[in-house]
Amino acid sequence: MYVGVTWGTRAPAKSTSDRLSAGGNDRHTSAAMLSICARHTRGGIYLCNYLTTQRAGGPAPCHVSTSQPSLSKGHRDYSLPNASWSQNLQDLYNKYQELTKNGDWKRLPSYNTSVHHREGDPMDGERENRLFTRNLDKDGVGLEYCMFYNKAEKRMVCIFQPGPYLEGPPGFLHGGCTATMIDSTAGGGAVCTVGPVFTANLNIDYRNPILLGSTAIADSTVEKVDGRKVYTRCTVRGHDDKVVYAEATGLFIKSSNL
Ligand SMILES: CCCCCCCCCCCCCCCC(=O)SCCNC(=O)CCNC(=O)[C@H](O)C(C)(C)COP(=O)(O)OP(=O)(O)OC[C@H]1O[C@@H](n2cnc3c(N)ncnc32)[C@H](O)[C@@H]1OP(=O)(O)O
Repeated sequence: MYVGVTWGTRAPAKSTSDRLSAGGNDRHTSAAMLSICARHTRGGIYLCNYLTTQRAGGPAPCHVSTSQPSLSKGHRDYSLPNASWSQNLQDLYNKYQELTKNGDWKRLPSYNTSVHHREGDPMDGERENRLFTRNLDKDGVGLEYCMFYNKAEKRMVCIFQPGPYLEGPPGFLHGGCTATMIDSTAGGGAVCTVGPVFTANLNIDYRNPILLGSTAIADSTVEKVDGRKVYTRCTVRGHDDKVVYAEATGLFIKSSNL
């Protein structure tokens, strides 16, 4: 399976995110993000690669390619920093980017559509479908995130910043969105380990609420592969590891239908 690429050396946007995180306090970022977002609206549909899967019957394990299949079409890689990123998110990104240098970790590119980016599928023009986690046109109002995969550890880390459009309890992230990030991170780790999967079971203990605009890390490991069944464990914690937001286990089933 082709997974993605690690191209993209665009310099991190600093100025706005620095302003956003002035004082280094994520708690003040969500309100600021609203105004920032108004200035960074991006219209149009980005037709991009995100997750590519192999056809039924193909071998399972994926690899991270260093080719650049989508650049020629101008597809945007959403895993790269933008002006809505807080300093904490940017710092975590820099930290994991540094870890990619010895090859143990790979940054996964992220696009806003998925299906027609299976390797071998024709790039058949614009589609209305969008990846659930990338369905908003404004930077910062939804999910800002970037995933890094460590093959040896079968571990997927997703650094993320939930924006103001994801509110559940006043000021805090909706639990369904936390579940989405757990599902995507653990599912992504499962995909990178065995190939295409469906989520079969997800159990989540919510420990602490996540403030909108804050920076968090979902950290998932594949604990066991038993035939088609992939067992994962995921923890969501704050950017500085001081608070645990959620703990989860997930069962993913390898599928030949994706
Ligand atoms: C490329 C990398 C880049 C990454 C970049 C970022 C990542 C980007 C995101 C991508 C990561 C995806 C993240 C979103 C993932 C979704 O959102 S998936 C959508 C939500 N899930 C679904 O819709 C699945 C719905 N369920 C189904 O389709 C089917 O029930 C399933 C899960 C495919 C299983 O059906 P099946 O293939 O017929 O398998 P079945 O024979 O029933 O069960 C197989 C085995 O699993 C067991 N099992 C099945 N279900 C369960 C269960 N709920 N509990 C316990 N055991 C179970 C069975 O007992 C059986 O065990 P054994 O008898 O073999 O011991």
